[in-house]
Amino acid sequence: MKRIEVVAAIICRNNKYFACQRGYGEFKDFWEFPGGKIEPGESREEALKREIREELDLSICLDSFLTTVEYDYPNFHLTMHCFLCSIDSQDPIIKEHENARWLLKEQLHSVQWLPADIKVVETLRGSV
Ligand SMILES: Nc1nc2c([nH]c(=O)n2[C@@H]2O[C@H](COP(=O)(O)OP(=O)(O)OP(=O)(O)O)[C@@H](O)[C@H]2O)c(=O)[nH]1
Repeated sequence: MKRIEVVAAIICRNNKYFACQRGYGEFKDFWEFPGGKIEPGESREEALKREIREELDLSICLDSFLTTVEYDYPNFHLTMHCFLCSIDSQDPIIKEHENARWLLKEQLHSVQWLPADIKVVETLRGSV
């Protein structure tokens, strides 16, 4: 099966986490953490900083590693490395998603996450 390796940023500010809604594709309207595929030659940190710059016009600080999720989608196997990240006073500018929200930990269940993210949300709720 095809494998893809992705990095995702769990951006936290004022006890809220930044969730983004996909605007296209098979999982249009589902929610995810911003991020994307690691390109050849990139470190995880470089890939995540690049993706967040592209998607949200934002510079992030990777504070700590949260978890790596392995998930079998019908067409590929996903390995997703998730990092807790912070930002300064800049606000994200949504460039590629159709919507985004800051969610308190207890609000994380109020949106429909991509299937692979359900475990990440559980880890986040239990860990922070
Ligand atoms: N960024 C991100 N991707 C996730 C999450 N959960 C999850 O299953 N994925 C999957 O991991 C892949 C991420 O790659 P991407 O963001 O570059 O995806 P994409 O479909 O826009 O790729 P494309 O631009 O090459 O078409 C997608 O298949 C996406 O469905 C998540 O929380 N964040």
